[in-house]
Amino acid sequence: MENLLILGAGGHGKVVAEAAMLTGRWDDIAFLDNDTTLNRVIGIPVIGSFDTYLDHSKAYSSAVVAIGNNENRFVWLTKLEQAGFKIPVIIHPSSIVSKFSQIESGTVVLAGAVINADASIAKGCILNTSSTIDHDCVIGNGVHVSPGANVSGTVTINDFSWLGVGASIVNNITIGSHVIVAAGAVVISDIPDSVMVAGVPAQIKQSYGDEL
Ligand SMILES: CC(=O)SCCNC(=O)CCNC(=O)[C@H](O)C(C)(C)COP(=O)(O)OP(=O)(O)OC[C@H]1O[C@@H](n2cnc3c(N)ncnc32)[C@H](O)[C@@H]1OP(=O)(O)O
Repeated sequence: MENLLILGAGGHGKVVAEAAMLTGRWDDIAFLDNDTTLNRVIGIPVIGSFDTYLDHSKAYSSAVVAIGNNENRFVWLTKLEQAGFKIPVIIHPSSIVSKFSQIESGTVVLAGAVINADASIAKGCILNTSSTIDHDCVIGNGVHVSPGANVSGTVTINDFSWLGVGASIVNNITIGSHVIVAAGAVVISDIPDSVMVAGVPAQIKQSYGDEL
């Protein structure tokens, strides 16, 4: 058995940690977090701040990042990878993942999520509680699909986009990079990069230009 370091002991971190425990794959799990007041979270020790990650590379061969912000999560995932940590995929045992799908390192698939055949999920994504990714979807790096969001077949979602809770995406469309799809939105047409869309049907509410 191997040991697992989880960067981030907040709400998302504890959900990721529980999923990891339930896999039975790791016998020692620890958190790093920048909140120095944290000692234990759901019984798991917090053994240092993020910057101490190199100090733990001998004791912990594997590491994942449990930070909600898509870009930060990816920055830390890259640092861990470059430091030689193994970056696993964590799949909650109560999710349903097609054996014909592909999932890259650092992605977490949480309880009740469904990933169907020929879906391809890149690095460092969050497929949150009861979200669905249907057949032939292509999901880029660092994407977060929030709880209960449904992505229909043959949808492309580019890097670092975030689907809010309960969002729905119809089939055969492309969502750009750094897009925010608001909670409950229904997306029925392609969405360009770096915008926030909301409503039914979803319309552009904000453009981020060079901010991102
Ligand atoms: C396990 C977990 O907890 S995972 C986390 C899950 N969390 C979520 O899914 C949260 C999703 N967040 C949202 O939907 C937010 O509303 C965001 C991020 C899209 C927008 O937040 P902000 O940038 O603060 O936007 P703001 O509140 O200023 O709204 C901007 C405009 O969009 C509209 N808007 C924002 N969200 C929505 C929405 N969900 N549906 C419809 N319209 C919306 C606002 O009414 C406003 O419209 P107006 O300009 O016509 O008045």
